Amino acid sequence: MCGIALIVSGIRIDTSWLPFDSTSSTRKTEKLLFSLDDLKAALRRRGPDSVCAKKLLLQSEENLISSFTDDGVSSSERDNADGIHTAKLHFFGATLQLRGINPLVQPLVDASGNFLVYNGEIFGGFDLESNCNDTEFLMRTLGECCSCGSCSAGHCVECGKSSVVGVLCTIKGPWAIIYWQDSSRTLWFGRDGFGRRSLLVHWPTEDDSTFLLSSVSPVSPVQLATEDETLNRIGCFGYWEELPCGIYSLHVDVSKSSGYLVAQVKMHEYANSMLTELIKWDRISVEPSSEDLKTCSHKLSKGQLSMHLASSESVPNETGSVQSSIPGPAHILLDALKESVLRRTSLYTVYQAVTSGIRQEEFVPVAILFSGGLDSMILAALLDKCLDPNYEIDLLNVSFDGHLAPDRQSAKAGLSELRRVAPSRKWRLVEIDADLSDLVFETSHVVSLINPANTYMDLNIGMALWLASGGNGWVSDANISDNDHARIKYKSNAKILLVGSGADEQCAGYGRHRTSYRRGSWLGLHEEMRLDMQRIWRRNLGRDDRCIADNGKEARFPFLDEDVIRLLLNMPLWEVANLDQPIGVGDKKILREVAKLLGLYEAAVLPKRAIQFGSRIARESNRKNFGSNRAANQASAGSVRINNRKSSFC
Ligand SMILES: NC(=O)C[C@H](N)C(=O)O
Repeated sequence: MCGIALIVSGIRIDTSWLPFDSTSSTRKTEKLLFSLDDLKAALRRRGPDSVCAKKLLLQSEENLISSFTDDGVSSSERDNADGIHTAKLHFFGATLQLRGINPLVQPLVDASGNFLVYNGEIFGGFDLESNCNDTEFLMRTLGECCSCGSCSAGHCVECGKSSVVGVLCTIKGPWAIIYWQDSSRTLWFGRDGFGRRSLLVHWPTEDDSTFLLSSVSPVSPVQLATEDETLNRIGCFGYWEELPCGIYSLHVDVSKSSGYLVAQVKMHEYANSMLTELIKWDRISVEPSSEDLKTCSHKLSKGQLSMHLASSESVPNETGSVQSSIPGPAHILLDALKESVLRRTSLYTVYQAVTSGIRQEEFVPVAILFSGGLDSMILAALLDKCLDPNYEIDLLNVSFDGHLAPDRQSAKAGLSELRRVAPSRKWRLVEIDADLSDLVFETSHVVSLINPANTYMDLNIGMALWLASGGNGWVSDANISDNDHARIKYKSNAKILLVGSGADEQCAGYGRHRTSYRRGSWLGLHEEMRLDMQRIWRRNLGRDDRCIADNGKEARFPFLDEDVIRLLLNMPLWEVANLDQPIGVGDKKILREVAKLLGLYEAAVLPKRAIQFGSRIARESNRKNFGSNRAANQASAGSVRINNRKSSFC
């Protein structure tokens, strides 16, 4: 994952056009809460391959704006002298390079003076060669876009060129971007429609005109030093917000009356009807008839069938003519998930494989955040089908209660099942054992990573993800035996991590889905699931991205692939889940069928367990911060804000 940021000063920015409240916490100061070195350090952890910053200066002179890159000699900055006003756009880019064959340093600046910092992956929408770096591709493609500033569709009606909005909406895959289009004097920024990459914003206010964007909230090392200072820092919550998913522009102009540089932030509609449909997340078939429930899994709509037939392999029969067997919904989903895993792991050359000098037999390109539960087992079995058979696969499992944690036990059982279904693959279960009381500094660090999320539940999940993705643990010593006592230290170097996010939201895996079904039947369930999908960026993905990326790793979410989302949404809800059936059967019903198709019969019946409970971090944190599990439950510990209590981790 990369780290990107931008600091804008010297422009009077009007945010009143935004369709949501953009009043960041007001502080009567123009001073940043952190140094630029703090910012760079936080970004570097996300993008360790290269870190660079570039400054763009804009100057107003009689209704004209001139721009130039600051080369460190800023003699030409003459703010307010002779009615000249100067604005600064300070771009930061730290790159975790996973694609291409030549090294890449962000920010990219092209010959036309356009600037780009980008944290994302193009998995579809454009045809990219397997050796092509997607950041470079995007820079070229954006450089060819129309700059008239008034085209709101995918293409400009005047010149026929693609618009910036059009290009961004075409990307299939996760992205967060900051792009300066010099010819139109417009800053573009945004995140993909599901928020699969973090981007935080500090909107300018009347008292604090600075406008900031950053993948992560920086922390100055001194702030970590003492209890009071840590609490102070927690008091800074509210400075950053998750940028609501979307595409924004900020066109810079010179005010006729004052001569100041001014700009309005606008949010743009996605110029892609498929994407708009997905984001609306409307399902056609929500309520089954009793007949539907009887024939469930046998009927497919024409649309689903044609979508599948287009992508599935046709099998010649004995007479040589080509036939397609009619697949059930689970088969279709299985194919789509496999495609999704393939795009995320095997279609594009992994950059480090070419350059980093790691011996090929030691190179592990992909790991899985692994609890041994239904979602991670499906990902593991599919990865086995997509990845070169020579590569080992690391299964990263975190426990705060040694071998007793439920997730550790299911991980071991899962490993045995995977060895059964894929015996020739080398699977490596990485046991990451943690003790919360030893992790004082680390906890403090994760508090800053989850910002602006700020509850104990966020912290527990963030901690578990941060440690798991760090990959620092123990593996069984194959030379001795496969038992608990013969373990050796091991650190996973895989840069790509498959994560099961999005499976519970789309397939009714959460306990609250049962509550909404009880209360509101199928429609109630549908509404709850839609709510989950529409707020996943705010509640989960930004936080998870920041905690995982801090280890210099990139999370990839096969269940949140556009084609997978579309397929699941096109299915009747009763094919996806049936909450009249018991736990472990009707929740995520379709994924359980997928698991069976993959031969994963034990995983197919496992109940859902959230990472904070499965790893037992919630229990440890409850004891530590609330005295006991019981006291924590009484206080609804998960939703308590960290800054509402004097934290004992400080
Ligand atoms: N800019 C980035 O997010 C990294 C780029 N997608 C790469 O793999 O190299």
